[in-house]
Amino acid sequence: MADTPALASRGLGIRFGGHAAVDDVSAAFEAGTLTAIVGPNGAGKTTYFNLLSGQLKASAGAVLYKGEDITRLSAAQRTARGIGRAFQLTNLFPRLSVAENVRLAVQSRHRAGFNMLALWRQRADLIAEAEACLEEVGLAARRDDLAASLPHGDKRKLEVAMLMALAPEVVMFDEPTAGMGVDEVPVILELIRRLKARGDKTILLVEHKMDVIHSLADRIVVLHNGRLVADGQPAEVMASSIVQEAYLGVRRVRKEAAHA
Ligand SMILES: Nc1ncnc2c1ncn2[C@@H]1O[C@H](COP(=O)(O)OP(=O)(O)OP(=O)(O)O)[C@@H](O)[C@H]1O
Repeated sequence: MADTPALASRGLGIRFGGHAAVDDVSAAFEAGTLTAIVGPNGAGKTTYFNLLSGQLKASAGAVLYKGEDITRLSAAQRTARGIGRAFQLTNLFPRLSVAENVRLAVQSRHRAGFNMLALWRQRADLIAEAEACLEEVGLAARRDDLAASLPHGDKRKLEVAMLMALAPEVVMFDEPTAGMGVDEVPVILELIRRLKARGDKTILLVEHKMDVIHSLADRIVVLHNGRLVADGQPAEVMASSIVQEAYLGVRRVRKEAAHA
């Protein structure tokens, strides 16, 4: 019998008024793989992520985590189960230091309560865990800086450190390089690459940049008008006529070239 996927959607959908933003999407994400979710603007990628992570409630279908139906769980409950979502900068505490932010995330995972000072003096293991997360993202040297004072790229690294502190099994990145400077992009990609290399995370990535997708993805799922239109190995999916037409607009470009 095949392994139960880490995360799956079955006939998942949501309607906004009369518009089906995500429509009958079934897909399974195997543990230890990185899947890129692609599609044109408005295809439903972010909405699909919101349905998986619980930010939105589905109008139809189900979300399964390790085979268990979690459709009715809140976003917080899903996070506690092991579904982590990166880059919602609202998660940072701007007036706390970099280290304190990560310690809070470690603490929340251990459900250690809020008596922070008493706890932290006794819990060298938790401090070590937080330090390891900071080391992992290359922020150890900035541990005492206020989160608010970090440049944008470092804030994202801090978010990854906090996400790691929660030790999720599924990690979702929604356009991780959007709005980043050219020098920050490789840093974030390297973080994702290292996360993938650990082999124990199931990573979902919404991304527009083709080079990023090619270098990271084991698999590509294509959404178009809310529907899943292709799902498979990157080379096979990118070569399919539906993707060439719907996503890359190759046919149109070729036609334009012919008329030039
Ligand atoms: N809260 C909402 N209320 C009404 N319509 C919405 C809402 N959220 C998304 N939509 C619509 O659902 C569709 C899918 O949007 P979504 O943001 O998921 O697309 P996307 O593939 O992530 O696009 P992009 O690549 O531009 O981020 C769009 O037509 C959008 O206008």
